Order: sequence, then structure tokens, then C-alpha cells
Amino acid sequence: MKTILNPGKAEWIKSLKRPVQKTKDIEKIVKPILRKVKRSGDKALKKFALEYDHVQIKNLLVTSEEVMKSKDLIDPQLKKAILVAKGNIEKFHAAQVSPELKMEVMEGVTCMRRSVPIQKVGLYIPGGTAPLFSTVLMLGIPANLAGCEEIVLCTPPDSEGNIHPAILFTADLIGIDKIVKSGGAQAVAAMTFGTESVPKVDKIFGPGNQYVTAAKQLAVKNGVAIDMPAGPSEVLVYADETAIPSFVAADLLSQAEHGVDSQVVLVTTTEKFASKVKKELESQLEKLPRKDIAKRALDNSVTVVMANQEKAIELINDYAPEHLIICVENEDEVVGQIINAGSVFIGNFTPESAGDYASGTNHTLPTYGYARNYSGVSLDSFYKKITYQKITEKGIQNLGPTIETMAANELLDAHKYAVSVRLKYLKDKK
Ligand SMILES: NC(=O)c1ccc[n+]([C@@H]2O[C@H](COP(=O)([O-])OP(=O)(O)OC[C@H]3O[C@@H](n4cnc5c(N)ncnc54)[C@H](O)[C@@H]3O)[C@@H](O)[C@H]2O)c1
Ligand SMILES: N[C@H](CO)Cc1c[nH]c[nH+]1
Ligand SMILES: [Zn+2]
Repeated sequence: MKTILNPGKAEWIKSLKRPVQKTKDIEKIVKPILRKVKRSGDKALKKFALEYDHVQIKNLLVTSEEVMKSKDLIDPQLKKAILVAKGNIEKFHAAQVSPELKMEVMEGVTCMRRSVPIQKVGLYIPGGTAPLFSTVLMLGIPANLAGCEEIVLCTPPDSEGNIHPAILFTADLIGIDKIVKSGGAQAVAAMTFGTESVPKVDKIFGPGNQYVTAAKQLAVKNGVAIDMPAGPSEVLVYADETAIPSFVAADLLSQAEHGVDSQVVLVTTTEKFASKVKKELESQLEKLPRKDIAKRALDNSVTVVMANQEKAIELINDYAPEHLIICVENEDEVVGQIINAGSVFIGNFTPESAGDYASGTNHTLPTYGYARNYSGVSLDSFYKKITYQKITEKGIQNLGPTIETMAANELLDAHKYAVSVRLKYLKDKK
């Protein structure tokens, strides 16, 4: 992890570039995958499972026997942990319900807004290098709470053609029964176009690697909505001397171990603190089973020593991290100035993994700096907001002249007439 001292904006932009392949290069791989799935459906999904997951898949859909079997394969301690996490995630997401809005904006003119669930949703659960069963909770719980009618879950099979039992157990726990053994861009393509086994959906959710993320972005061009670009995980830790170096190092490594294309950033105010964290990183890294992955991610990562807090905050908002840990003396003041971040973790005892698993917030969050213009997944992500209006005779008499004037000035006479004809009718009735 290289260190840079007091960089200006141009230097930090250059040093903090995310280690992602160029869109053009990744689309060269992903576009043909989408095309082939569109054309050949299940046959293409099986072909890509062989090519990328190195497994011959007979049945793309998980059977109820496979789900039943998974229940015996889960350690009771893990079952208990999943239930605790489920409880917290449900509580926090259920509290996000926005009540129906109904108001009379002027006499006789009533406007309403209601949340209506998206009917068919597709959940992508990553499984390339780690079986992210926690993502089943993060996507399945709000989909259920919102009342989505059809939920399909896609996740890559292992080399035996199985899905990790914890993914099956968790999916079953929240009532998802359409589980497809398919990962990567091909799974996203299947949910975009539909295949013999996979229904076409209205919106695709979930994180994934660069191929998955690029496929989701291309899905949009084919009429399907997506939650957001949620690619390789990242964390930025902003820490001063009140932070505990071993905690900071552990948090950086927790995201570095996700994948070689993850990026972690430490922003601090003194070189002394930076070198304490560096020492901790070196010793903790050696003990990690995924140290080879984390080490490569650290090669893409940076420590920035900033002259003052104002500059540090400017850098943070410019970088727009997926996860931001704030561990400084005046935390409230700093938190109040953050405008670009997916999710914020405050203080020495708030590890980022709390949000990954069990505190209640959603871990499906924008990466690549998309925290500038996207929010993470929430209950709202599973709804459309439909507006309604009802205008009475009195209402159209009150509002009609305003509409007529505006329509006439936009040179749209038919718009104006739709009001005038009603006003005349009411006048003649008198
Ligand atoms: N932003 C978030 O909210 C968030 C949350 C959780 C995880 N993540 C990220 O999700 C990612 C999970 O990645 P993963 O790879 O472990 O699992 P994944 O399920 O996203 O991807 C695995 C699939 O990628 C495809 N693939 C692999 N190599 C390929 C190649 N060369 N060409 C085409 N397709 C290929 C295969 O089909 C494979 O099944 C990580 O980068 C992690 O950081 C992000
Ligand atoms: N850190 C990931 C989001 O970027 C989520 C996750 C799942 N499991 C562990 N971590
Ligand atoms: Zn994580």
C-alpha cells in the first residue's frame, strides 16, 4: 500500500483511481455473453457454466430436495447468527416504509402518491470466490417486505454443480424458491431476456464482480432497471490519533480480502499514525487465509497523509467511497460534512463488517464513485412510486385558467382545449 503526502487534487485523483478494467475491454467480453443468452437461453447458460465455473449443469433450477438437504448442513451456531442478522435487517428495512401521501394542494385538487411493489425482481448473489449468503438477506428481506410478486435468485454453482448450503438455507428462510445455478454476466442476461428456466424480470439487484456489474449496466439498455453499479468492494478509513491502529488495519483488510480488484484507502493526518497502521497491516495480512487476494488488493490501495481536516473531507467527498469509516476525535463535525458515501461507520467500535452482515443496514452499495449519484439498496429500491390526482368541478374551475395559460404559451392548443372544454361545460350547466 503506497503512501502519498499532502497531495493536491490532481495527484489524489490519479493515485486513487479504482483498479478496474476499461469499460470498452470488459464490454468486449460481456456483450457476446448477453447476445448468446438472448439467442440460446438455457443452452447458453449451461455452456457458460462449463466455461467459467468449470461445471456441467444438468438442471439449472435448484430442487426442493437440495434445499431440504441444506438445512442439515448448516451449523446451529450459523443458523442462530443468520436469524439475529435477519431480525436486525428486517427491523431497519420495515421502518423504511413511507406512508401514502395524500393532500389537497388547492381547493378541489387532490394529489396522492403510493408505493407499489415492482412485480418481478431478480436477485444476484455473488459466489465466485466466497458464497455471500448475507447478500440473500440484504436483497430478499426488502423484496419480501415490499411485496414483490415474483423473486428469482441467481448465483454461480461450485465445481460440483452445487449451491452453497448457507445460500439455500437463507433463501428458504425468507421464502425464495426459484434459485438458478448460474452466475456472472450470463445470469444477468438470463434475468434480462428470460430463458426457458429463468423468468425475465423488471429489475435486477445485487453486487458482483466487474463482469456482473458491466452486464447489469448493459441490461438497462435492454429495458430492465437495476439497483445501481455495485462492483468490487472498497472502504475508505478516515482516522486520527484517537483511532486504534490494529482496528484500522483489520477494517482495511476486511474489504481487501473481497477480491484482487478491491481498493482500500487510509486517510490520516500524521505519518506516525500511518506507519503504525502499516505495521499492523503487515502482521495481520500474514494470518489471513485469503492473504494472496488481500495482498493484491493492497497493491491497488493507498494511504494518504493530509495536512488538515478540510482537505481530508474534500478528498473523501471527491472519492465517494462505498464504505466510509470515520474514526476521529470530532466525529460528529466530520459526519455532518460527508455528502458522498454509500454507508458510514462511526467510531472505534463500528467495524465495517457489522454493516456487511448484521447491524441492519444494507450492504449492497454503490462502488466506483457512484455514491456521488446513487444510494445503496433500501426498501424503496423495490417500489415504484405512483402518483394519482382527483380534481373536482370546483378544482378545475380553480386551476383551469392556470393550465390554459401555460398550455397556450407552450403552443400546445390541444392541451389547453382539454381544460377549456370542461370549463365551458360547467359554465353552460349553470
Ligand atoms: N458493492 C457491493 O455492494 C458488494 C457487495 C458484496 C460483494 N461485492 C463484490 O462482489 C464481487 C464478487 O465477485 P466474485 O467474482 O467472487 O463473484 P461473482 O458471483 O460476482 O462472479 C463470479 C462469476 O463471474 C464470472 N466470471 C469469472 N471470470 C470471468 C471471466 N474471465 N470472463 C467472464 N466471466 C467471468 C463467472 O461466470 C463466475 O460465475 C467482489 O468483487 C466483491 O467485492 C460488492
Ligand atoms: N463488503 C461487501 C459489500 O461491499 C458485502 C459483504 C458480504 N459479505 C461480506 N461482505
Ligand atoms: Zn465485505
